[in-house]
Amino acid sequence: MSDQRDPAPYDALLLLSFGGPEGPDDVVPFLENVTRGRGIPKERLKEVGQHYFLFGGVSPINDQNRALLDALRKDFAQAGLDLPVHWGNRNWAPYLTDTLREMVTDGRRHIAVLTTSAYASYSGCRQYRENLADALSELEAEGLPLPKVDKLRHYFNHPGFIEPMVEGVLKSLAELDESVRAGAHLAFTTHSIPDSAADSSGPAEDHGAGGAYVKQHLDVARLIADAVHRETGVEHPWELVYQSRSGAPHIPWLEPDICDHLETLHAAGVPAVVMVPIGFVSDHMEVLYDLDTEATAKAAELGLPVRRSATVGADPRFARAVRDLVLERAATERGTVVERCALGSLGPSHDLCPIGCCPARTERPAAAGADSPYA
Ligand SMILES: CC1=C(CCC(=O)O)c2cc3nc(cc4[nH]c(cc5[nH]c(cc1n2)c(C)c5CCC(=O)O)c(CCC(=O)O)c4C)C(CCC(=O)O)=C3C
Ligand SMILES: [Fe+2]
Repeated sequence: MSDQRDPAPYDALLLLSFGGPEGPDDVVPFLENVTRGRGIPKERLKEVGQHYFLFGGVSPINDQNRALLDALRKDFAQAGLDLPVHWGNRNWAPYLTDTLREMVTDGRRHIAVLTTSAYASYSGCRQYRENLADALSELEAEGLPLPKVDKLRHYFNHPGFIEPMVEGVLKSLAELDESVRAGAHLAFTTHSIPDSAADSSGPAEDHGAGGAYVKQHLDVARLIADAVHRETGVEHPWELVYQSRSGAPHIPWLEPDICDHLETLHAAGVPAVVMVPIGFVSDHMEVLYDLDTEATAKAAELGLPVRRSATVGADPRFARAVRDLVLERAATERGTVVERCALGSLGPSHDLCPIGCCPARTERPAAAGADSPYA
């Protein structure tokens, strides 16, 4: 067993997230950052802008990342792990490049990176690696020393990610009226992505119908459904469904959509549904608008009782899981064999994305993978 407090060779952890607007004036520039070069229809942007304006132009995602930072710092301090934690985003301040510049100026040279996306996919994995490469190239152009950046493995099947969600589903079931509870379905939901992006998600051996993206979500759904069955003695039927689709209508994306799914279940006589947002780490806008506002209104219109269960957010079990992942990877980097915690049938995910993992439509440099142009 390795020293459970030794972060070497790492000298910092970087929390890398999406970012979101913090006021009405931020909304349009934020959406321009998100969609730069990706041909999202103007109609869709106007619609998405409205979602933010409904909440005063403020996405909850930044405060949730601040809460996660606090939880991580607290967990590390309690465990005697001396490792500074920094935060940078892809689409809004604090921007990744600014954070990385500050870290390098402070002398950080080997950085472990945690992204707020638990699964494989271009949007959830490679795009963050491209953002890291872009940031490194900016620092290089400024003549700054380049840190080594290592992205921590996917944590979708880590018990610290699964257990809080199981608890959340149990709580949501308990909130349903007793007369409909036993018959409730669990609708596991995640971000829809184009079929082509799903099929090519993960390492090459996973490519094909749905790819690693769908496989990983199915494993999480099964793990949660099984745990709920064990706790309640009731076998709740479940399905994996999708939300937050964008892009042109003629391009196939993962289906069914959560709102269509609620209609189907209602028509089939299902008495209640718990929506379980396994695709998301916190209650950001995709959860607050697409599930709590839109899908919940659809259910009300149908007269179908629904609850939306909790995301992990800043749960101390998740913070602990992050500590495990850092220490596990640190030990691996030092050449020590360590236990790699994972539930379900897929096992612990790779440390280093292999060449061709979650390919982009247009190839661009990506750091922290086998094809990284950086050391
Ligand atoms: C897989 C996935 C995750 C989960 C993994 C992860 O968490 O990374 C995710 C998260 C998020 N997506 C978010 C917001 C947006 N995503 C968009 C667009 C898109 N997402 C996509 C995929 C994903 N997205 C895709 C294939 C597109 C279209 C093409 C593109 O542009 O890449 C757009 C543009 C308009 C629209 O099309 O909806 C917006 C505004 C926010 C912030 C919420 C907040 O502010 O609280 C978060 C956490
Ligand atoms: Fe998104």
